This record gives sequence, structure tokens and C-alpha cells, in this order.
Amino acid sequence: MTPSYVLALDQGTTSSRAVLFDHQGRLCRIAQQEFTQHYPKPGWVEHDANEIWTTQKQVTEQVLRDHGVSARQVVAIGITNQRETTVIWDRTTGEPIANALVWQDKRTAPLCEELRERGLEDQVREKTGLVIDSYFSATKIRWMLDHIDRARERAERGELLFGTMDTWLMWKATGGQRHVTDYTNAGRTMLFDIRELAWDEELLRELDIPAAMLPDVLPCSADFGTWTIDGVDIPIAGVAGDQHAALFGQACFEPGTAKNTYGTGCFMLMNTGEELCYSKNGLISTLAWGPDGKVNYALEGSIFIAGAAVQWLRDGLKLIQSASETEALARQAGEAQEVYVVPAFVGLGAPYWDMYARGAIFGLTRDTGAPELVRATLQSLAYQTRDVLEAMQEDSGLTLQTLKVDGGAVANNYLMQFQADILGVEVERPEVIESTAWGAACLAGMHVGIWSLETIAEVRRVEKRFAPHMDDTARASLYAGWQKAVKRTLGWLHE
Ligand SMILES: Nc1ncnc2c1ncn2[C@@H]1O[C@H](COP(=O)(O)OP(=O)(O)O)[C@@H](O)[C@H]1O
Ligand SMILES: O=P(O)(O)OC[C@H](O)CO
Repeated sequence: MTPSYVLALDQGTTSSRAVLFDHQGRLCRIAQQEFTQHYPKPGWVEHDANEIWTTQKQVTEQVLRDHGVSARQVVAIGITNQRETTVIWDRTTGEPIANALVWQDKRTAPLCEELRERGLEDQVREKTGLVIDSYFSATKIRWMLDHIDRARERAERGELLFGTMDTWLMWKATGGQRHVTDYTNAGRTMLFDIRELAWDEELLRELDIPAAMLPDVLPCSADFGTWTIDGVDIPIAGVAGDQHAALFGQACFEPGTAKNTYGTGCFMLMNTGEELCYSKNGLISTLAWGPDGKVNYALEGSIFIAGAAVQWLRDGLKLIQSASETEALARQAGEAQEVYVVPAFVGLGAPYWDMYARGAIFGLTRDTGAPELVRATLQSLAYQTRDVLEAMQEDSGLTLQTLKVDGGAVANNYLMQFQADILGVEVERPEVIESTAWGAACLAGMHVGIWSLETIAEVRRVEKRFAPHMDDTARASLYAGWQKAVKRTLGWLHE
């Protein structure tokens, strides 16, 4: 019998990936292409949506070619993506009206402040589960409508469409036939009521955004249209924001189970079941997934800069040539040196939500060199995760036994061991660290009837467990140093 496959498109912040899984759920091949990051001004981050589509299309064709698979053998496509990143395009020409504003972009911070001053915080939290922050799509849409020539009048005439990257890719893949998204991506716009599973008219009015721009919202496993590859119509059958897809792919189906994904940013999500749980400690509430119209909720700690700090070591400081060198360098760092890097390059996300914090390095001495800076940068990922875990345990009343991890940076054994040490919790790395792509593939495979929840749990295998070894005094002292460092970066731009 000819083998069949599910194809996952993983449209991340720094690269477009296509990942091929066989019928048994085994990862067969990955194709990946980085694309350009545009930083036109401090705090601004943009992507060219056309480049995103082109790279995504190229890696899709490449993965099939490299593995010798024909389009006819692909039974379904799942899409997962960097969330919140906002593109607006012309419905007739399909041309974006400007570069996409990336989730990290901070240009709408003053608008967010204005919304807070107008007293919208409680309404936003109650309906969307979010805090008012430039991170989410709503103020990015509003900024484009206000600043791009004729955008508002065109949007009001129904000529412009908004989408996150899933929506954009599906619009392109279906030749402009479908303008759709899924619950989880819609839930990150700050315009979607996650209790009602519907766009919220009042928030749209408050932000002055025409409803006609918005995509239709479907469950995560659904009929999202077809992509015709080599003359074959392949169903796009699963869609979820990358962090939600990873939670699903890591089989976090039970309330209290959690995963942390170490990519450009770091995103820790804990399943809270069918009940929407609001945070008192700086986390956000979000939709976990909803394959068939019934949804699960999650608490999320969004950390804006994680692997991106490692990229800064490579591209900004030129201390390394590739991310993988950081592991050996960190091990060379002097034991006695206590250096802290707070990578608040675009402010701080959970649990601080400070758009005006900026990065800093503390504890430098004459002996500080590249190994110490590299180690402190890696450690900053682990400390930020601890900040989030503390909040999560407090909110949920649960004590986490094991942290499931995935994403590009978990290949780093130094980082994983330090993570276990600083949390005092076991860290569990699966064989397939592409949980995001796997989650999207599963959502698609479930819709076309080849997989079930049981398959997902069965396929997942642990590659390595990192047990905490650090003694309590050392852990407490290092973490206290981190907290002191963070405090000094807060509100930096305002002061
Ligand atoms: N061995 C490593 N040690 C530390 N960081 C790494 C390592 N390998 C990759 N990274 C970081 O992980 C990120 C890539 O992870 P990935 O999951 O592909 O991210 P994204 O989906 O956000 O594009 C990059 O920011 C990179 O710097
Ligand atoms: O592309 P990643 O993996 O850094 O994920 C980005 C997040 O979805 C932003 O919310």
C-alpha cells in the first residue's frame, strides 16, 4: 500500500517550516527557511507577509521533494503559526498594504495606555482573558488603519482584510477563496470573546475596527479549504496558534498538565480544563484548543525574549556563530561570577507586563568575558520561566511535578539542567521536540479521521529527563539575584 502522510506548516517568528509525519505519527522530514526580520525603529518589528508566504510555499514543496512524497499521498495539512502578528491586505489584489506588525512590536504602547486610561482593562480581561498590551493584534490593526494612507476608508468600504499568519497563509493557499481563522488565533486579537467564541462588537467599537475586516472563526479541527499542490486538492483540516498546538502535541489533555516552548520567545501553558480560569498574578487566560466546538482553556505565561536573546549573542554581539555553541561556552563560565542578563529588549511580558522595561546586564567585573555573558543569557530563559511558574502555581493552586519542554532551544542540555535546578522541578524533553508541528498535524489528522487523542498520547516518547540537583540555598540565592536585576529594568523608558 502507498504510505500516506500529514503535512504540518509551522510558520514561526524567525522561520517557515514544513514538517512531514507518516500515518503512524512518526516525524519523517523537516524543511526550514529563515526569513528577514525588519527593525525600522527601536521597538518596531516587521515581517514581509509575501516573503512569509513564499518561504512557506518553498519549504512545503521541498519537504515533499526531499522525502520523495507526491501530493496525492498527503491526506491533510495542519497549520500552526506565530500568533498575534498582524497583516492587512487588499481583498481584490491580495497585496498587503504594509509589512506585517510582529507580536514583539511595541509601537502601539501609547495607544494601549490610552485604552487603560479609558477604563477598558476589566472588560478586556473578562471577555478576552488578556491584558491590554501592544503584544496582541487589536492595537496593531488600529495603528495600520490610522497610519497607512487611505487604510481606514478602504477598510470601511470592505476592501481590506485582516489576518494573523494562519489566515494569511490560508488566503494565499486557497487562492483567495477562504478568509478564516481558528478559535486559538482569534483569541489572541483582543477582539474575540473566549467565553462566547465570537468577535466582540463592543471591543470592535471601542477600537474603531470595522467587523468586515475580520475572518470567520472555526474550531481547530475543521474544513479550512484546500491547497492545490501539483493538481491535487489537499484539505487544510487543522489550525492552531503555535503555543496551543504545542500544548496539544505534548498531550497536555488533563487539567494541571503544562508545557513550555523555547523558541524566539518562551511560552508556558497549563491546561485548566473546561473552566476559564482568570489569573491574579500576571498571567493571561487563553483557549487551549477546541477541535470540535467544545473548548478547553489554559493559563499562559508569555515571555517575549528567549531564543531571541541567543540570536542577539550571535547577530548583535557576534560572540558566537551558531546557537549550539552556547552550551559549551556556558560550561566554561567562572563558577564564582554572578552575572545577570535581563533581555527586556521589547519590554517584559508575563508576569510583569511592562512595555517600558528595557534590557540590562548586571554584575559585570573585570573577569567577565564571553562565557559568563553567554551563560547569563541562557540562564535568563530559565529565570523568566521560574517567574511564570510561580504565578501559575499560585493561580491554579497546583504544584507542577514535571515540565514538558519543546522548541529549538531545548536542544541545549546546559539550559535544560539549569532549568530543572532553578525550578526544583523535573524537566522532560520528548524525542520529537517539534511538538508545535505535531500538534497541528494531529488536529488535521483527527479531522480526516486517521488519528484520535489516544494516538497523540501513545506516539509521544520521552528522550531525556533532567532532575533538579541544586541545593535549596543556592537556588534561592540565585533567584533572588535575578529578581533584584529585573526590578531595576522595570519602567526604564518612562524614568
Ligand atoms: N542549542 C541551542 N541553544 C540555545 N538556543 C538555541 C539553540 N538552538 C536554537 N536556539 C534558539 O532557539 C530559537 C529557534 O527555535 P524555534 O523553535 O525554531 O523558534 P521560532 O519557532 O520562534 O522561530 C532561536 O531563537 C535560537 O536562537
Ligand atoms: O514563533 P514562536 O515559536 O516564537 O512563537 C511566537 C508566539 O506565538 C507569539 O505569541
